Amino acid sequence: MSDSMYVPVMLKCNGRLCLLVGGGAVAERKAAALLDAGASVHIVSPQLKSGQLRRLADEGAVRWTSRAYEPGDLQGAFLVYAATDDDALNKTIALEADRLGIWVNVASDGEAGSFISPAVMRRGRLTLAVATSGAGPAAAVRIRQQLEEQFGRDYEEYLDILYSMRSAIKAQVESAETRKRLLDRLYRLDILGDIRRGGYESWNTEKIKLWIENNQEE
Ligand SMILES: C[C@@]1(CC(=O)O)C2=NC(=C\c3[nH]c(c(CCC(=O)O)c3CC(=O)O)Cc3[nH]c(c(CC(=O)O)c3CCC(=O)O)/C=C3\N/C(=C\2)[C@@H](CCC(=O)O)[C@]3(C)CC(=O)O)/[C@H]1CCC(=O)O
Ligand SMILES: NC(=O)c1ccc[n+]([C@@H]2O[C@H](COP(=O)([O-])OP(=O)(O)OC[C@H]3O[C@@H](n4cnc5c(N)ncnc54)[C@H](O)[C@@H]3O)[C@@H](O)[C@H]2O)c1
Repeated sequence: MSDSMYVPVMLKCNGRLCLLVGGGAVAERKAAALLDAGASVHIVSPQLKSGQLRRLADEGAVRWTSRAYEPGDLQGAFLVYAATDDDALNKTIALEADRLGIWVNVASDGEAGSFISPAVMRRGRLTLAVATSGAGPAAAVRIRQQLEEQFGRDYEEYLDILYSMRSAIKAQVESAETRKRLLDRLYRLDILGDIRRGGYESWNTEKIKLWIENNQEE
């Protein structure tokens, strides 16, 4: 067991209340990630130093409480980010969150929180997340940039196709054994290669249904 060993998870934050304490550059980055995921974002900070956060607050995309943090502000939150420039306050928020069983991220001292944010790259349904467990976020950024070159836009279409096919298999086939056989065959199709060669013709519901019917036998 190690202090630097984190368990990676993918959290569904859609519609959930996430609290950001602080309104600077770090809060701006975390807010963008939360809003992309459909979270309901509440910011407590006397000032919004980030212009982007001021715009979001003006538009009503985030709720802003314009004052210093007070104990109890994190009641009801699913996640909390302690992102002020007051290191001692960030740690106090982390202790309070721990007491309430709320996951907390500490921007000024990652190890004081219960989760850290990785550098993220997305291609539609594909998410690649890189974390260095606090060794060097800038290194995580560089690795993310390398992955961006390696994993192109074609993965977006590829995963949408896989999603439709796998959903249809789950809905149409009752036997777990047959489902497994179909999924094995599905993953062996060179859909990604076809997309890259420009030779992929999208499958409609009828074609997917037929493929499922014709590929059930051993
Ligand atoms: C990946 C990313 C995600 C995100 O924030 O969304 C992220 N930091 C990013 C950028 C970045 N942060 C810093 C620099 C300056 C260079 C440098 O210091 O190295 C750069 C580079 C830049 O700006 O390009 C400074 C910094 N960061 C932390 C501390 C305090 C400490 O060391 O504990 C200090 C020193 C502050 C000071 O000195 O005052 C702490 C954390 N930063 C983390 C994540 C977590 C660890 C993740 C991991 O280990 O991989 C952790 C522990 C907590 C957390 O924030 O979750 C995002 C890139 C997003 C992207 O572009 O993809
Ligand atoms: N995790 C990271 O990726 C990362 C990157 C750079 C810096 N940092 C650390 O994170 C901290 C924040 O960085 P930043 O660039 O966003 O700072 P910043 O100075 O731009 O913003 C700090 C914000 O905290 C607010 N604040 C201050 N006291 C508060 C209080 N009592 N209650 C609520 N809000 C309060 C300020 O009004 C301001 O909006 C830095 O001190 C640094 O240690 C972390």
